[in-house]
Amino acid sequence: MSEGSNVKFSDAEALAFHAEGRPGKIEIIASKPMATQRDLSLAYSPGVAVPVRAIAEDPSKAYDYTAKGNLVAVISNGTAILGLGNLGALASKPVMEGKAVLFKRFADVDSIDLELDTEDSDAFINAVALMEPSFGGINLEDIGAPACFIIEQTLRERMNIPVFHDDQHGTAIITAAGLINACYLTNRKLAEIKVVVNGAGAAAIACTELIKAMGVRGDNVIMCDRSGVIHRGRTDLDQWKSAHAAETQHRTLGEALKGADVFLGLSAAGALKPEMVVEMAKQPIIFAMANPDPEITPPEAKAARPDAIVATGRSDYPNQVNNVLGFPFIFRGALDVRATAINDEMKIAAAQALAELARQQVPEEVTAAYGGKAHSFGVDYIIPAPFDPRLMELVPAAVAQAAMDSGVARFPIKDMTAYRAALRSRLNPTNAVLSLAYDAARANPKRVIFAEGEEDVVLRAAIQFRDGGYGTPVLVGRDSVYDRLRALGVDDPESFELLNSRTFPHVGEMTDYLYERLQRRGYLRREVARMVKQDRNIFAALLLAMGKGDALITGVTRPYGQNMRQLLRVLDPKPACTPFGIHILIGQHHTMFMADTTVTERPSAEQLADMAEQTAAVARRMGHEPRVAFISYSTFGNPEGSFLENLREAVKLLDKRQVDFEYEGEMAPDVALNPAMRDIYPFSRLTGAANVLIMPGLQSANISAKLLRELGGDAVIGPVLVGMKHPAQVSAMTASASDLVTLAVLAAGGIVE
Ligand SMILES: NC(=O)C1=CN([C@@H]2O[C@H](COP(=O)(O)OP(=O)(O)OC[C@H]3O[C@@H](n4cnc5c(N)ncnc54)[C@H](OP(=O)(O)O)[C@@H]3O)[C@@H](O)[C@H]2O)C=CC1
Ligand SMILES: CC(=O)C(=O)O
Ligand SMILES: [Mg+2]
Repeated sequence: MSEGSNVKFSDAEALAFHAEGRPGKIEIIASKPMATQRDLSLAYSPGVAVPVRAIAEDPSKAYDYTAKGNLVAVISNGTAILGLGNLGALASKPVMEGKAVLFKRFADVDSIDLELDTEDSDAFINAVALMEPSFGGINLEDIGAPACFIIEQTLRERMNIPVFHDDQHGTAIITAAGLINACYLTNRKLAEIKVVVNGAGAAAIACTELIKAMGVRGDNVIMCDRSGVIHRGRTDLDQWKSAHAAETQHRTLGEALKGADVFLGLSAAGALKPEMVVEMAKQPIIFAMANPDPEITPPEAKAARPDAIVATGRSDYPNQVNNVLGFPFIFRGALDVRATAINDEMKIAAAQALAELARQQVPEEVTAAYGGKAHSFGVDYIIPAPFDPRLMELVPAAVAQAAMDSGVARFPIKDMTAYRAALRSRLNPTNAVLSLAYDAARANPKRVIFAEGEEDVVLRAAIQFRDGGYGTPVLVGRDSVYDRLRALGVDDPESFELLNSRTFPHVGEMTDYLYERLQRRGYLRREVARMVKQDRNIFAALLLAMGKGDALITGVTRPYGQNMRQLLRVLDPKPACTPFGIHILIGQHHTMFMADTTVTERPSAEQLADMAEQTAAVARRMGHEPRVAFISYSTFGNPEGSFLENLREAVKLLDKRQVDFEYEGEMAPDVALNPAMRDIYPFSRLTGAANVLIMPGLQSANISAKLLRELGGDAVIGPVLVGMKHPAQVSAMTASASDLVTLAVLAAGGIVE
């Protein structure tokens, strides 16, 4: 990967990522139950006939009875795949699947990729136009110029749903937002800047048109293609290029850039040379947006001109000017008002919302993602990051409002405040927090001790952890670990830090330390010395206690309880704290935190109340306002039973402690989670479904967590261990390499502690 980039992976990893499990990146999931004969009769024949007739009578009912209203087709013929060129429809599929998952991930828009095997514009247009009934919108992608201009224009005229060529307008909107802010930071006026656009294709032409419409003067823009400057004397230009032909003596990109304020690259990797950057005006603005590799890398550009503001299309450098900031949110707004088109008013509203958002105070989670470096609007933060949680509220709302104001909304929003609240809760914040935790780890890499360095799954995790740039893995194991690493494809195994208790120089000190702790707990010095040398958990925990690492991960080779007992010989819980385990269950729209799933068989009232407080704190750190339910088979005394007293006592303790979150109990899980059941208990203090479930005992907690992991559709993180003085984590024995990496990232980042 490129110099200075903070995300590293090999080609083999990129292929393995796409091949792993179900090949590709998307699957379709039924949104209704399909369990019984009755379900099938309703979903299909005969029940389905009823909505069929209703839609035939009134086509707008398709939005009520089918997925149309939230479904966008991502359509390409592969003639301009990123900056890789014309590699055909089939080869474009990974990118189109990628766009489809970004729609879902960032804006909860359902999306399907369609690759059409034709370079005949008429055939393409007919195929797309015929699909109008299926979709709420059409996102055209990676179709080369000039065919893309004709295709989009014709489809916009023929279709009554939004048709949006992302490479043109998505890119133009983000570029405009970034340019507004870069000019603001360098005290420039759009009407005065001299701009050189490299590339004269879909993205470049649309960006140029938009910035000219926003006030950049036509005679201050020079566009270049592969043959150099597009000037009035050229006879090889089509109508789209000649509309931007300049009256100029310059013939090459290098000449055009002398004294220029702005470089907009929408061409190909490496097209901008450092010697050209040197010749640009003071504080040059360089947007090198070619993908996957930019026209110039930020380190190269900054080396040539330290005063430059540099942006790329990639997520692994600061200032990502990429249409991913646009299309998910623009379609969200357009779909929500059933817009017939995405017009200029909606595009400008999106660009302004993005530009303004970057200037607002940066929320803590975004600052963390920038490693605490870019606390505010500035040269390394001219545009919001795609995982900024505010995008989902602000951009769709601005787009929907513009659609209503410009008369293309078929289903105007009546209550904008309620709409914005609905947007905020539409995405599960855990996903954003997890991405942020990964980014924060990259920005502030820590040393994580992997106690079971002789296990392949652990070594795969350590490789991912290191290559992902999250930190330095410290492996505990014998020298044979190097052979295992080599067998796993690592060329330079010795570059991993491996600590072997047999040869570690500080074993004597470690033994003294541990003997001091254990001499009055029935251990002889020689037993302690043997433990230090032979037990990897003891040795690893001593490394953590003595500051040789920032966090510790163990768990795949021994049962949970055994790992805990060993760790507790060396490490202390936090003062007045009983450590406990949380399973975090993550669905598309919800996250649930369940505790104690791993340690205390019959927690006391005091322990239950402590757990509630600490689990609520973890929920908050993961972006959720906690609503705690103390779970039982009984709800508010019905039925009565012998084990309920400590749950009730825990509620009273929280009353006394005057905690700042909602809690209630005892209650059965259906009362905690199902709004209809909660209505039966109007005095309950929970204002919504509980998201923190404090279980009455280890039996029910551990069984529930494991059942949910094995049977449920949700992703599960954990168990995560809370309440230790040092960040030590014990994984499930069945943990995968990526489970271990997540635990390492959460532990090192202090999200669970
Ligand atoms: N960051 C982002 O969000 C986005 C980035 N892009 C990137 O922009 C680039 C172009 O995409 P798109 O417009 O869809 O593709 P097109 O195929 O429509 O256009 C490509 C253009 O780039 C020009 N070009 C290629 N190589 C060079 C070079 N070395 N010097 C000057 N011009 C060159 C071509 O010139 P000619 O006309 O002479 O063939 C053509 O005008 C790609 O790298 C793509 O990844 C695109 C969309 C979004
Ligand atoms: C980002 C994008 O759409 C492209 O590079 O084509
Ligand atoms: Mg594209």
